[in-house]
Amino acid sequence: MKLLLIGAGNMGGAMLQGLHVNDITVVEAYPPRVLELQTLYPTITIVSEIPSLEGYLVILAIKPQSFSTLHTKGIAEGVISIMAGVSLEKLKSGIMAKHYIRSMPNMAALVRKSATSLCGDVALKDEAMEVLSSIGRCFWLESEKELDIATGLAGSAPAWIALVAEALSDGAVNLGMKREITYQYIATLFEGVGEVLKSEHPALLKDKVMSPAGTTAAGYAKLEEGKVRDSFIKAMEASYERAKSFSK
Ligand SMILES: NC(=O)C1=CN([C@@H]2O[C@H](COP(=O)(O)OP(=O)(O)OC[C@H]3O[C@@H](n4cnc5c(N)ncnc54)[C@H](OP(=O)(O)O)[C@@H]3O)[C@@H](O)[C@H]2O)C=CC1
Ligand SMILES: O=C(O)[C@@H]1CCC=N1
Repeated sequence: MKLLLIGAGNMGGAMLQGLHVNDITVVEAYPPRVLELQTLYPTITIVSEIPSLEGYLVILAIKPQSFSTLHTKGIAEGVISIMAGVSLEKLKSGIMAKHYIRSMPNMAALVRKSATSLCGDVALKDEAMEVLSSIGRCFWLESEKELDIATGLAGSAPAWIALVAEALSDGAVNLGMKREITYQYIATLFEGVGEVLKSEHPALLKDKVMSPAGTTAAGYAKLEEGKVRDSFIKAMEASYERAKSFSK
């Protein structure tokens, strides 16, 4: 099926890394971004006005705040919305389609390693999973509640993990290491630990690293003192509440 990507900013643009192999038309409103995209993807049709939706599988990648001003014509074959928090009910009132899916990709789509959540009409499930597999791994969820939780867990978490990366770097720089080399370590570190976590329980990995009266335990106590675990739990909660507020 031919795809129509509406909105190719940070996230829609990142998704294009995988989606560009399809028959895809891109609608982008911000003129400087159109020029950038034309350079990056010279063979893709990029337009500034939304065409009739007839015959398209639409991927809606505009901000939730822009949704109320969206005007479309025709009935799409399907809509996959990546807008945080915008419920299926609200989606149905703003854009016409035969089937609807909500999805939550993440910025790792830039390297086709997104952890992408989906929920909605089962009739569109296989096609949506196939299309979004081009940007990484897909997780089908049974409810919008889970999708709103996954918005923090996978959609927002790249920013939180980037904060952890920057903080680790700051700590090493504070002790005298050169900034650039710390970022190279951290990228290798995250890749390696991510690979290990595919088969190892996080608590068991932690126990294997932490020696009695060792360096890890010394640092771990400081992280607990700083309420890092509590902060992440609260970050997830705040993200979930914000997502839900977009459909009120
Ligand atoms: N950023 C992320 O990591 C993630 C974002 N998301 C979701 O993705 C969506 C987009 O976020 P993000 O990419 O960060 O936002 P951006 O603002 O970077 O991108 C949205 C783009 O869509 C354009 N746009 C707005 N209205 C229209 C329209 N009617 N037709 C065509 N283009 C339009 C905007 O142009 P202009 O600026 O001129 O309005 C902008 O360039 C959000 O709903 C967000 O919740 C989901 C997962 C992760
Ligand atoms: O911050 C946001 O609202 C969007 C959704 C998930 C990541 N970015």
